[in-house]
Amino acid sequence: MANRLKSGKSKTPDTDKLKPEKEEQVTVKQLVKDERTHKIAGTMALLASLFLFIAFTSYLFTWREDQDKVFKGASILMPSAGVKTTNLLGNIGAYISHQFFYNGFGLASFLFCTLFFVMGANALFGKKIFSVWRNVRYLIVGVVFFSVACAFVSGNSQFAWGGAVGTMISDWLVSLIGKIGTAALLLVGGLAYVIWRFNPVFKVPTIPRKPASLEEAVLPVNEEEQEAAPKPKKTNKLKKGEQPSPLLAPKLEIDEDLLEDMQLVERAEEQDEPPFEPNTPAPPVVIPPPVVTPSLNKKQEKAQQAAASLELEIKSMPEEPISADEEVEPAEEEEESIEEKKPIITTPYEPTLDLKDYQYPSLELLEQHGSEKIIQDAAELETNKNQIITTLKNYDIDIQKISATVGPTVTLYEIVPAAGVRISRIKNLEDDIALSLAALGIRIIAPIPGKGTIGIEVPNVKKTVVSMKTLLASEKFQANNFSLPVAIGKKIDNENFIVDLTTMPHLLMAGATGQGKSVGLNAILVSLLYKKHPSQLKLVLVDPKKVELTLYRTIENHFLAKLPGEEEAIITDTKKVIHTLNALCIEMDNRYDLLKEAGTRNIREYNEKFVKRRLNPEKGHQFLPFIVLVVDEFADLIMTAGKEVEMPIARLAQLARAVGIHLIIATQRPSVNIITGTIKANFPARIAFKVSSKIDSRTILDIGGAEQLIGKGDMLISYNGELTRLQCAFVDTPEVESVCDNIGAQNGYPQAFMLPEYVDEKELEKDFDIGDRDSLFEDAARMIVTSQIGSTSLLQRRMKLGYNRAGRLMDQLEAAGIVGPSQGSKARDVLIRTEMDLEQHLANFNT
Ligand SMILES: Nc1ncnc2c1ncn2[C@@H]1O[C@H](COP(=O)(O)OP(=O)(O)OP(=O)(O)O)[C@@H](O)[C@H]1O
Repeated sequence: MANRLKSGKSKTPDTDKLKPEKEEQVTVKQLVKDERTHKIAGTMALLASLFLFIAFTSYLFTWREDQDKVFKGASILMPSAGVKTTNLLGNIGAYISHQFFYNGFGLASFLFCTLFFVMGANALFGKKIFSVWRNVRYLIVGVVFFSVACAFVSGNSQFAWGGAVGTMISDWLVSLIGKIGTAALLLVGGLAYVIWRFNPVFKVPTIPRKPASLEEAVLPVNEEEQEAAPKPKKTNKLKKGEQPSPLLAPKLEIDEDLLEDMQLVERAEEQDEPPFEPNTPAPPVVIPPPVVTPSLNKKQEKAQQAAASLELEIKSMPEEPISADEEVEPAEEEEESIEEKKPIITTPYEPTLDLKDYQYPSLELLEQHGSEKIIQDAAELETNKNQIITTLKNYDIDIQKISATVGPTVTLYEIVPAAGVRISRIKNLEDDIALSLAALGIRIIAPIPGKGTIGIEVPNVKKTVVSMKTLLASEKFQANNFSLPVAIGKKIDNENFIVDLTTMPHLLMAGATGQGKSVGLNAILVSLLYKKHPSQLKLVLVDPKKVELTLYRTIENHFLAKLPGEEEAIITDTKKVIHTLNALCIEMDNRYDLLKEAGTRNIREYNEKFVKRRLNPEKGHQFLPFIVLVVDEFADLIMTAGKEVEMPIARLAQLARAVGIHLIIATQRPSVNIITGTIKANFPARIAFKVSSKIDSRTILDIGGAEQLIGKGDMLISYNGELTRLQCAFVDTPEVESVCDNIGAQNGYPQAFMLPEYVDEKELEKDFDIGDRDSLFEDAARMIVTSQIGSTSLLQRRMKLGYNRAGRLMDQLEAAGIVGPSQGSKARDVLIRTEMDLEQHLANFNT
């Protein structure tokens, strides 16, 4: 909440006059807003709830004895009355219970205890644990319903089961619709209340049907079974010549009941039972995906698994379509015939079923760093204000009005200059004013865009740490439907700054060492981990410093992406960074191909179409997770690799947004040779922590100001063309560790998300000699022989290769006599018929 102080409107403000007015305003607000007031009120409400509960319960046993006495009315509460009741809470307890039960609602009065409890708990803990309004709704309906029902059922009992209100309504209903009518109405009302309040699930027992795919059938269905199931190995290579089995499930210990179910289903199928849904994109997790070659990509794995679920009458069918220029007739015909057999499924695809037991990290893992309450010192405000007024007066600048907004680290004093004072004059005097105010970290904004006022930001003596926990618990974070929500910090007016990374769409962060960059990166990553499921997000982490991002290694099998064959998912070596960036470019190109084939313009439309099952996974379509590339020390990379790093980053920044790839680049050295024009042009969203010079600030933000920041997460963000000062959310290393450990301890994918393979073209040129062939030569040969299709684009897609490398591989295969010469747009002839022949052929080469 902004706390504004407004002064009088006199042209030459008299500072003495301002004092009393301000202090009073702050005190009243403080009292209402003070968390201690809330806590005291909360405790009282909880006590009231307990008081009512005890009094009511006691009343159930003592009403007979006390009734005569309480009929005398409130006078029994007077000490002079000399009345002594037997209620556990004395005369007050007896009197209040009598009013609630006898004159009110009977047994339903107990529901009032819940209202006080809910209000008390919310106020005491300072957050919305329960919804008060929802409780009030339930209470009103519940009290009316139960009092009437109790009165109706109890008939003429002496005890006021339904109270005066319940009896009155019940009698009226009986006279209106008779006893049977009232009973029926109450029954329907009771059922409706239970449904409204608890929404129970009504299930009709179903006859077991074959699950959507065989994988679902063999996957452990509950947590215990999952624990019982052996963890899949990380990689799963096949021996030479061995047939790739689409189902590695036999490795799991299958629950016997489940097995029986499966057999039943299979038998049912033999008897022409209704077919199951074959084109369900099979969830690819928990069991390792079938691996044909080490570089086989995820797209193919999914397609294969889907095909496997058909029990492969279609064994020889290629999982991916051949590109238009190299169409192969038989494959298409076969595909059509399969399609005819498929029933259409309408249930939407749910990507999170990949890891259906995945639990999002809880807020308990994060810490509250001190009190979130903004500390405002009225005396400090007054002193600063007077100093601003006096300083401006020294430069002959009169002011009309001054108001203050107290933020977590700085206070913004907004000034309306007197009529006739030109803002440009104040702007020119910016440095002098800052010097006169002689405080570290003063920033002058002349004018504040869109307001016509002048802003002077002065650091607070006592600063408030903004805890990540508060931001993540906020309604704005919890309830938004952003694709990639990131909680960055709090604005000066204490509003939470939470944005969608996809709208940025890339982010450049700079700041001198020790000013909060790493904490900022962690804040962004932690917000993503709190909101995204592992199936929806993959992170590519580049950390040349080798220390900052290593915390995230525990979530490798959930959220990280890496190059095939790499040990470490967090990339620290410059050479590997170049490979990874180029692999991301290939991934981007592949995704564009998929988008094109699907007739969609961006990842959102594509995924929507996929979820609605309008894209066939057997044609290589798959649910596309967002990919976020984080580079922690960009300067190091540019210094060592220059253009080799800059070019793929610029290309990704220009094009990757539509396919769901977003970049976050951080640097300590925001100099022009690091943040070049090309990089800057493609990163409209930029964050500056404190930097050492105005020039650095201009390099990163195109404007000075970042050199005036006060460090410790004080930052400026340029987003959507606006410059905003924020206090970055603080998340400590142990917190990040416990979030990662919590995720890492859960069931994940068998391995990290595989990026496409990238081989340096320059290295390849050396390898062209047949005696020194490509490392994927044998895999490519096997793939071509198995599919009997000599197509370069097939190689490209199935092995996730760039066009040049696939072309060279094809030339090598031709030189090795495995495929025939190029035939223009048609696929090449495959000269070797069976895998056995191929193994022999390869063995001859190797000797
Ligand atoms: N948002 C914040 N709120 C409070 N304190 C912070 C915040 N951000 C950083 N700090 C303080 O500043 C210290 C340095 O922060 P951090 O490690 O993020 O700096 P850095 O810029 O990444 O430094 P380096 O570049 O040397 O790694 C932290 O240990 C913490 O004490």
